[in-house]
Amino acid sequence: MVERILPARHDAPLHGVAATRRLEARALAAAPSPPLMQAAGAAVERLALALAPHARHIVVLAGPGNNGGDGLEAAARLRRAGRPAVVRLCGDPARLPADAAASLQRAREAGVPFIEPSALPALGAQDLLVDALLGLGGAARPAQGALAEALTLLAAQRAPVLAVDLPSGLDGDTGQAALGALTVRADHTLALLTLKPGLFTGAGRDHAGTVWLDRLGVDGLGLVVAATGPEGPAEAPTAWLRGAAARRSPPTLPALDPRPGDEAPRVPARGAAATIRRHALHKGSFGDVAVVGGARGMLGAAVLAARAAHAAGAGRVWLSPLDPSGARLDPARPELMLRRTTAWTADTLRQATVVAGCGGGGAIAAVLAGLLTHAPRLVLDADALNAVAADAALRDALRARRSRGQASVVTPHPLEAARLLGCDTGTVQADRLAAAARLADALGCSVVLKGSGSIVATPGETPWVNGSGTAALATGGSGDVLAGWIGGRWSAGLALPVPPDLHELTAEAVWTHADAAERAGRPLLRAADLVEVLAGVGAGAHGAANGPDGPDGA
Ligand SMILES: NC(=O)C1=CN([C@@H]2O[C@H](COP(=O)(O)OP(=O)(O)OC[C@H]3O[C@@H](n4cnc5c(N)ncnc54)[C@H](OP(=O)(O)O)[C@@H]3O)[C@@H](O)[C@H]2O)[C@@H](O)CC1
Ligand SMILES: Nc1ncnc2c1ncn2[C@@H]1O[C@H](COP(=O)(O)OP(=O)(O)O)[C@@H](O)[C@H]1O
Ligand SMILES: [K+]
Repeated sequence: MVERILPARHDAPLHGVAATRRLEARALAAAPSPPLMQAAGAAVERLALALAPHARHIVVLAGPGNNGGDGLEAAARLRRAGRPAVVRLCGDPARLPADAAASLQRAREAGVPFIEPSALPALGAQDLLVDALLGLGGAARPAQGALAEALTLLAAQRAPVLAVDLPSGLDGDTGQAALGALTVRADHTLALLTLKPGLFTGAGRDHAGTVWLDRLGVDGLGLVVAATGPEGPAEAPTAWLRGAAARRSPPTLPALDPRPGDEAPRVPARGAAATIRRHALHKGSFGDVAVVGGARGMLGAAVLAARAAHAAGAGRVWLSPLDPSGARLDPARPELMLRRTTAWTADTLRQATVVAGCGGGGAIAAVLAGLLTHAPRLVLDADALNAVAADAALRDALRARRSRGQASVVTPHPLEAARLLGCDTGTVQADRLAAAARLADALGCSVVLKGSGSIVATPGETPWVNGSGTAALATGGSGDVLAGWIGGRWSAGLALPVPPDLHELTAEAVWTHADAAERAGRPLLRAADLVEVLAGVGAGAHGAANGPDGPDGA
């Protein structure tokens, strides 16, 4: 079955290239029928017909490997169904892998025309280009010859593009556009067998368009998501795609034939679905958040964080500006309590969830050591992260918190992550999952690596790739809102009968923050407006941004 994945309505396991290759080998060994490539061709045919039912031309660009084989198989099937499919083959027919060679034979038998680029028909909006040039085997070396010609031609066309498995040139593990400007920008991508992390982070979303998935009938083997099926334990996901919180149970197929001693399915636990604001609770039940930031000229960042923490359902929010001449009141939100850190009581630090660094400037460094030592729950953002990056003693203090049972979340954007890792932004963006995991391990805390497809990594946990959000968030202050929102969700979550663990609550907060922006439906959402949209989510059930459930079928 072909199902639509984005917008992400539910969590889904993501498998990188190596995990997918292992899965493929196991599926082939289990000999599902029909063979995988025929199932892949059928899936491409089905989606192509759904997307372009009135196409006058369906042009399949087929590459030199098995991705090309999928395209050839689809062309054969489309032609047999009387559809106007033609193929441009960019590879030596004599050197195709065995399955692709068999699909080439079937395409020839079906009467598929093989065309030269000069014979390419003029394509319109109702037509379809199928990108079956490179998939999992695409390598980051300059494309040449017929392949380069096809990629250039594809980039110049106006017709919608359906990419098979991956947009050609997109790295399935990292979401890097490995072929630069020639990396295909698809309108739709049909992932086969597995969803690859690279479709959802870095440049992935811009290149993949709408993502669809067909598992090619291997679901029943229990290789993808069940803990144990007839073919043994499932292939552990490389990461999870974070989807809507509406679906409470993870996408687990029941183990078909559980054996004695089998472990329970290894899937991320979701927070309890309990309504957070039960009748007999009071403001003290929802915890306190203290926001420390807002150095001279940057008070707004701290105000945004404090407002977001309050919108998230924290019982009381203190705003502690670092600018001594700073405001004493947020007139739009008088419920925020402005109190310098020097006026904190011992209880403030013992009980509050502290959000530090938003607009903190250089002044945050002076208070950071105390916060790192005493705050039981700490969210570090922006200048707090820069201070930690610049000072080995602060880094050690952050790392030491975990062994004392003090939990921390850091929320770097790629440049802040690069400073913390001692590398450049390009290195972080080249492999966002790896960079976030490295940082989580180095600092012993949960990491939110922000940007398109934010990564949430925690030591010992399978990372999340956030499935919500758009560039409507690419505006000053939305990161401050996120830091406050995480702090507020953390604090309010303490009122739940079973508070979610740090990895889960961080992923939930990241998802709801970006989903709110997406649902606002504006091309750009200013940060203070984002807080107001979030306020409609924060006070209800934890993770209550419930979209409609269930996948769309095609
Ligand atoms: N695995 C699965 O689960 C399933 C896989 N299936 C399908 O198979 C696909 C994987 O097939 P694949 O392994 O044959 O790799 P593919 O992407 O066709 O590319 C390899 C060819 O491209 C060439 N090449 C690479 N980069 C290049 C460059 N920059 N410039 C020029 N040439 C370049 C490379 O040359 P080489 O590096 O070997 O010299 C080789 O000839 C997968 O994505 C899915 O569509 C489904 O059918 C069933 C389930
Ligand atoms: N193109 C995008 N797609 C999805 N989310 C984005 C995009 N651009 C920014 N964001 C989100 O917006 C927030 C921006 O944070 P940050 O860069 O720290 O901004 P600021 O420092 O101005 O508050 C992060 O949550 C980030 O993930
Ligand atoms: K492709």
